[in-house]
Amino acid sequence: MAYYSIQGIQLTDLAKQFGTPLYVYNADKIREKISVLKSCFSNIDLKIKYACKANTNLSILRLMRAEEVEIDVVSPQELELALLAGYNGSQVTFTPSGVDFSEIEFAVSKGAIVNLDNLSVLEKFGQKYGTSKGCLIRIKPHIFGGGNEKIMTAHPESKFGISIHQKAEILDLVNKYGIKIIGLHQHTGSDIKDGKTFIDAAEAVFEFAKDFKDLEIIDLGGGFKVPYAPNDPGVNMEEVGAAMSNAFQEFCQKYGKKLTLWVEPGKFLVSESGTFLTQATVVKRDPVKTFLGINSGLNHLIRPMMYGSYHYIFNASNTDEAKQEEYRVVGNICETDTFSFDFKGKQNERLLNEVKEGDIIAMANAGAYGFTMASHYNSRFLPAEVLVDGGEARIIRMRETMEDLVRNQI
Ligand SMILES: Cc1ncc(COP(=O)(O)O)c(C=O)c1O
Ligand SMILES: N[C@@H](CCCC[NH3+])C(=O)O
Repeated sequence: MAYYSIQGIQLTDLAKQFGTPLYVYNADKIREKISVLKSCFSNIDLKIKYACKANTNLSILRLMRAEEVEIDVVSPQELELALLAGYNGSQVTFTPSGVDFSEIEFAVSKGAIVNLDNLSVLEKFGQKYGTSKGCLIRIKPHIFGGGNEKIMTAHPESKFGISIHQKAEILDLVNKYGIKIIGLHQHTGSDIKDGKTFIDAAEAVFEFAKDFKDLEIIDLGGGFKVPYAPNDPGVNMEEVGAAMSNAFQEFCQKYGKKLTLWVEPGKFLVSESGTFLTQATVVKRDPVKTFLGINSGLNHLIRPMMYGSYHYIFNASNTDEAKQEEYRVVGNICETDTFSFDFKGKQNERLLNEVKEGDIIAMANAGAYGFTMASHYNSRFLPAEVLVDGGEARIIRMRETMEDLVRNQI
């Protein structure tokens, strides 16, 4: 699974030219994933709404737009970024979680379609807009799905969405204010490969939809799993897409109208496009184990420490597989800061081609929830970002300086 170049450009050359830590994205990979996704759904009206929390770099958003992928945002700032990238308001869905009503008003003022996730905000929407604006509502279907507990969003105890058991309350508000519910939405969780979970969630929404007469859209969220390791199966997109398309067609027939199906993938579109490049700072041969220290940490890629997630790690400076060693790959942050986890979420050692201090250590599958979840912890700069497109690498986010760290401090 190790790869040493992207579109013919050596990873080590990218590290030399742009420095490390560095996020590198392969534009072709994103286009390929978009086209796979489109081809897996058939005979239905499909709209892809990229869940941009996965990666909000403007160049990535512009690429999505050029490929006719619309966008799902979760904050006023993501909405502004979408507009900056050239989207018009009507191509943007605002799917926030428990926000102040002023954020909903802001999104409406920009022409975005809002997706409401609680009864309180639904009532305020009704009071303010009455019959004049349509909206989606996010329901919680009480389904378990997701790669780990922290990224499951549709189970009974999840904070997301309005419980399917509160249909009567929703309908009371809809009737009281004449609210036009144009779509129903659910998102089960992230990292789901099991087709049954997608279908169970879809059926729950279809059943719920019977009592809503103005629907134009069913939004079944994202969550399609990507393979994080050599023998890790991703979602079988072809099978899942076909099953979702069939179920949706049947639903439309029963509902008596052709609706549009929305999906909101984040990871599926951008995860595999990304490689995170770091540099080996120290090889520490401790009596118990060998630590490989790199010039990054949980401040730059938090998924391993936050979820115990597996990222494939390899030595981009050494292609010789004849001599490998086990390393616990650790970051430089003043916390337990480990990059190497096994599939059970336990810290482990990884077999890498022998590492010398100064080598470029790469992590795969870093295009989603990498940079966007990064922080300034320990007052270290954020990584720079590079996009490789048409065989050329170009910087799409500059490396920070001390000025960035002190800009707003008094
Ligand atoms: C509402 C919503 N839609 C879409 C996504 C994208 O999920 P993923 O990146 O797993 O496709 C998320 C993130 O979990 C989400 O909360
Ligand atoms: N941030 C999560 C996925 C999305 C969660 C947001 N609801 C991850 O890196 O796996």
